[in-house]
Amino acid sequence: MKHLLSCFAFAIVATTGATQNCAASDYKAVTDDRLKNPEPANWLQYRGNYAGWGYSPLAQINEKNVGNLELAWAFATGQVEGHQAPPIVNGGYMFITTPGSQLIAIDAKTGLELWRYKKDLPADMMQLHPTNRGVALYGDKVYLATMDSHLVALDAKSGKVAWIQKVGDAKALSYMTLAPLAANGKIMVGSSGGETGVRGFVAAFDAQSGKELWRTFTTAAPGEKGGDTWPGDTHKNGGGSIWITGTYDPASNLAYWGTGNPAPWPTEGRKGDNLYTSSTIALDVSTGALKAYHQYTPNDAWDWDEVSAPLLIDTEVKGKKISAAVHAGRNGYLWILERTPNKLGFVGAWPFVHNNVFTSIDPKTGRPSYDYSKRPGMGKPVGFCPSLWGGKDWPPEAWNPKTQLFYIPANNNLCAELGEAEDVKYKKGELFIGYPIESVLGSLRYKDGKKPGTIGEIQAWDLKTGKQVWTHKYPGINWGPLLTTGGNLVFAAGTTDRKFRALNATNGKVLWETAMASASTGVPTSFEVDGTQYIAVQSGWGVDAERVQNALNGLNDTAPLKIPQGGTLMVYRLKK
Ligand SMILES: O=C(O)c1cc(C(=O)O)c2c(n1)C(=O)C(=O)c1cc(C(=O)O)[nH]c1-2
Ligand SMILES: [Ca+2]
Repeated sequence: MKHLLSCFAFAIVATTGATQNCAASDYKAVTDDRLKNPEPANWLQYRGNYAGWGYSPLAQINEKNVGNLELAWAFATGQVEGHQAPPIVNGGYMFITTPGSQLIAIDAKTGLELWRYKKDLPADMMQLHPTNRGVALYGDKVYLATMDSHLVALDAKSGKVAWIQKVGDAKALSYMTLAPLAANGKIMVGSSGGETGVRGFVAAFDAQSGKELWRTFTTAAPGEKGGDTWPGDTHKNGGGSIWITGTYDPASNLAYWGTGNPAPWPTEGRKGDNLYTSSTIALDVSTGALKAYHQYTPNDAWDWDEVSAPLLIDTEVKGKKISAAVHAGRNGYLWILERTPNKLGFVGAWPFVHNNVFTSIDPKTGRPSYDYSKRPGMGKPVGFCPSLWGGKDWPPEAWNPKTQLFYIPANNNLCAELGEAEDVKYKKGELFIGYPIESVLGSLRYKDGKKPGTIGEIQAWDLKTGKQVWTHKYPGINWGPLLTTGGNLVFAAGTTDRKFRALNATNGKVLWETAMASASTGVPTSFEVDGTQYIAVQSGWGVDAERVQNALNGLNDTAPLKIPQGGTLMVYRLKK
């Protein structure tokens, strides 16, 4: 009935000039096969494929004609704050999410709204990171992880709720911002809460019924492997949250997830490595069993969440062919690990921004040694680089199998100074950071104390040699997730001038740029409908990109930048 109604609505629109009628009426079920071998025309999951590449093979838009891109249509979401979700496309159906846990289904060709779901949220809920990073598609359903820690399954065609499952305790400020991961009949999610003392986990739910199948915590309890890296009960509120979608290797049935910072930030009360925080973990999707891990920053004191899941890439590194897990760390190093069924073996690490905390990296294990004078905590104010927000925060990297280059959205020349830590005690529903929030937000510093010529960068790396091939630099910050395509292009927003750009993927030259409705930290995607390739991205400035820019405004003696607020989905195609 709902479907008939929406066709009827389209028919009325058609008489007023819009061409779309019921083109979006067939919904093709999203099978495991389709997720494993995604058709180039669709963008079925967070990064386009299970390996996390952020790569579209489509090449109708390419380095020769990208200068002819124009807006096909735009769509105002009616929401403010950070619009980070990728437009996910299956046939004529597009799905976006917005801050405030709204899910909107849109006709991918015309931009007409098909249906909208709004999760009822507790009115008094503190949303520390007001964003949502998108949906998972599986079967005939679409899945949303909400700010109040519920997983919602809806019929993709009608928007009718199939089931809602409680995942975490919203009263304890467990909140979800990630796009779920769908594989093998399961929908997997994790919760944010590294700054509110939530014990991190990945949980899997039956895609059909919503029944919880397993839950694996990211902080090890006494008696478990790694349990001796936490004193007493500290693992119980130890953070290690999961707030970015994992990657998945169907051959081994392992999902790779990045874990967040340990809580609270000062290390004095949690001596030890604090496994498995600030790590990549490999979980068996059937059982949730932890099969392998690599910890990037043991006993992290810097809020260097390593939540971006590693990209799964078969490549040659240092003359040897390996199945690699590649991760550009918040700690400012590019990490290459070798994936085997029971191990994530260290292969190499290279700094991609200035880091003055690590004094060396063990060539066998990859374990960093620290300059402890750069470790904040009890006692005196401490400065360190990169800043709390790292060399790269959450905006995802990309891999292009044609150029064989690995792309990183980075911020260089930014450092931080944290004052003396507080002796914080865990209290349910309160911040559990260890520093007053004002001192966190005011911690940003320029490297060497003066405004640098450039901060944001897009870097292209050759994994075979561990060398940077090109770098495109911006005067201000870069908070732009990357899309790379078969047309030899890299697409990225992320700068405060509201620009969305296309760069030549081989040499980094900017080939096209346009100003959007707001500045954007959206994840761009590409898809094709009726023979036309589109590039889609949400604009809508907010969350930590905005906070970092506000902190820079405080350091600069120039007038603060004014960035218009409000979410708008922007969709581009070549001029006809
Ligand atoms: O520890 C956590 O649970 C957690 C969650 C989130 C989030 O869910 O977005 C962020 C962070 N930490 C964080 O440290 C951070 O820098 C950050 C930036 C953003 C953003 O959306 O721009 N979210 C988050
Ligand atoms: Ca964090």
